[in-house]
Amino acid sequence: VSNQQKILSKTEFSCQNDEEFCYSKDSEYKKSIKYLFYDINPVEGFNLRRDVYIRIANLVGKINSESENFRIVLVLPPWNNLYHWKNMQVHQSRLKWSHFFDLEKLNEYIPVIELETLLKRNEGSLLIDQVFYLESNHQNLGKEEFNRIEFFQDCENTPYYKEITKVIGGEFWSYSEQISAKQCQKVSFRGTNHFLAKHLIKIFSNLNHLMIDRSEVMIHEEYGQSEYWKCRKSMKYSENLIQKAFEFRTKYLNNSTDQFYSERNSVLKFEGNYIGVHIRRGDFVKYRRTLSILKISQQIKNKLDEMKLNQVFIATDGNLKEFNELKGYLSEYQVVRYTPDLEELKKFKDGGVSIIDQLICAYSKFFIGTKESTFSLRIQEERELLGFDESTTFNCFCEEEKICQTSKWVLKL
Ligand SMILES: C[C@@H]1O[C@H](OP(=O)(O)OP(=O)(O)OC[C@H]2O[C@@H](n3cnc4c(=O)[nH]c(N)nc43)[C@H](O)[C@@H]2O)[C@@H](O)[C@H](O)[C@@H]1O
Repeated sequence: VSNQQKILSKTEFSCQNDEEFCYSKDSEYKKSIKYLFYDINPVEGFNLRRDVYIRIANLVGKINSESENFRIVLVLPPWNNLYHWKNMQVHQSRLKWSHFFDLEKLNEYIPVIELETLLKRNEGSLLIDQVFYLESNHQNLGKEEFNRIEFFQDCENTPYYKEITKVIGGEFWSYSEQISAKQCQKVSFRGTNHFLAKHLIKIFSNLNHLMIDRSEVMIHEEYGQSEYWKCRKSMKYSENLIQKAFEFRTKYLNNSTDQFYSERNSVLKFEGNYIGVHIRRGDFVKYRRTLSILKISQQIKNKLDEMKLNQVFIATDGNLKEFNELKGYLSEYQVVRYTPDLEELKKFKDGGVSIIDQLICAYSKFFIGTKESTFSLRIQEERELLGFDESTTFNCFCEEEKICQTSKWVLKL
């Protein structure tokens, strides 16, 4: 590491969205701006995508702390009709990140820009220099290569991005008329975000716009460690979602705290007098092992009795029949669910409604989630940021008749 690099890695830079360079506070140093684009396998859900954002953001952080003369701005891909967003009566394509998250807070962790903003600045068109399409299928590799823990290997030169993407549908976030790429390449990849960062630092020195597709193939270097949490903390929800969850808690659950990420240990002042539950149904029933509604209701009942509570908030993607079955088993208790009217649905969209569900669960006195669901994981993280005791957070429904503990991914900042 050169002296210059050491100085620069300790210097804070700030990037304005409409400038060509990022400047240090005293304007002594400047770095040119380059853009990293990314996309994910279209079938992945909202909460897995949020995890992939952290992997990418940590990669950008790593590059920015190590590169001497440029700084990466991450281009936020619009949210387009995700597989689980089933409400057909609302428009759910090309949604901006600011619809769900506080952009200023995201920018505090790494420099980000919405794709639409960048497109407007470039008079409606963009030419990406290079696309890397990560492949996790390593069949073509020899044994020796495969046995290496991490590798990054060009496996095929693919001149037209369309050729790859037509298989999975959708090109360049539905902007294929306005966005194109000079060169696309499939890359056989196995490794972490830091490992990819090492390669990208070199590659970026000759390019300005680079895209990583199928970026979920890249895993975390430090899952659950300090940089993970710093980034997770910067993913604060947008104000109108926080506000709606607050109104709901006040009106239906008698819980009216508006504190957000307060000091740890002050949490008892604002926890709600209810149990929060996430019951993942939908496609999960088909692809994972799930419990019957009867078993779930028994575990909720036992916990309510043990804690001498009578209110439970249910977040679920289950259908009305499943919800009514659950309610039937819990008829002596107050069972609450957030059901948006059409106006709210149009305003918040399916993604916003799911965040409201998550926020209401986050403030509960005790949370029970669904094993292996990233939706439940995001609620657990929120509770960690809010400062709840971990014993009230890392719980899930279990085969063994009673609630059991999940892995504890505790806050490390
Ligand atoms: C089976 C696998 O499951 C993985 O899901 P998993 O980690 O639970 O979590 P997600 O990746 O978020 O995908 C589940 C989606 O289902 C909806 N959903 C689930 N639970 C709720 C809820 O309580 N309230 C509301 N409003 N919506 C809910 C929501 O759109 C959410 O993004 C997927 O990422 C994979 O692609 C695959 O489908």
